[in-house]
Amino acid sequence: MGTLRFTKMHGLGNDFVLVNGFRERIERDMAELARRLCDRRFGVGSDGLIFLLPSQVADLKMRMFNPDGSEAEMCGNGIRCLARLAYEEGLVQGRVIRVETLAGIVVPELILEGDKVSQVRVDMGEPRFFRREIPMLGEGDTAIEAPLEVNGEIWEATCLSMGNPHCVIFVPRIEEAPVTELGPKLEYHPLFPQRTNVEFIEVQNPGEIKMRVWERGAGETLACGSGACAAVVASALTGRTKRKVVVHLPAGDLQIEWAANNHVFMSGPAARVFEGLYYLET
Ligand SMILES: N[C@H](CCC[C@H](N)C(=O)O)C(=O)O
Repeated sequence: MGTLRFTKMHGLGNDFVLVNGFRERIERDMAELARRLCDRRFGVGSDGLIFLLPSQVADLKMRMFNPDGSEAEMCGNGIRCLARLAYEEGLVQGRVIRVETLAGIVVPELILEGDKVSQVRVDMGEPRFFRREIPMLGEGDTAIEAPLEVNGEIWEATCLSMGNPHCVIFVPRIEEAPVTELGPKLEYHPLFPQRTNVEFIEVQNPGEIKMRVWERGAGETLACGSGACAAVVASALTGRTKRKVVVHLPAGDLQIEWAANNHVFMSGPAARVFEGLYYLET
């Protein structure tokens, strides 16, 4: 009976199954494994499946798959979990880790309290605004406070890439945000040839926002690290906040800074919950 050892982790309730590809032989199609392992009834259950793999250009490589099997270029909460696990499994020695991703090299730094990882601070790189980089179709080079027509209604959206695509919608009250009604319609909107993540943002003051998120390939999740980065960039770019913002999510906060060097830094926790053995024949 083929088995796969995994570690279950989460970043503010955005949870992941992580597989150490330095130790486990992965002979199955990764997208199919994601669909099965992420299933909350027939599998382990998570918002994503993450592989830690050898890299030719960095300390290690991250591959991240959504529960629907689609592969994402970036995963902010996931890379914090990956960094903690890589350190605790001895795959890396230093606290600053270079991770190869489909979005380029991303650099998490472990913040220790004694010998325990208390937080992870990630240089998430630079935001990209050109439609061709998001990718996004439509008029004009960028989509900043741009009108988006959905079933006859016009929504104002600020769209950008953090390596993965994001569509940010500002709402007056987060509790009333149409996450499950509008989220999937925007995720699959024809203007997004590779679909998109959708962030709903209530700006509380220039230093704090509240966020709910409909994720590409996953649906509504409790948190989205790359989405929080995109939300802060969109908020600052449109004059709603400063560039250093606390993002309030249902299970806690992320500290995001769009720094003067144009890199976006995200700080937050990475919780290690349990280890397990998945039976591949199930
Ligand atoms: N659903 C996302 C990947 C996971 C991103 C999110 N969990 C994060 O923490 O950044 C996408 O398809 O781009």
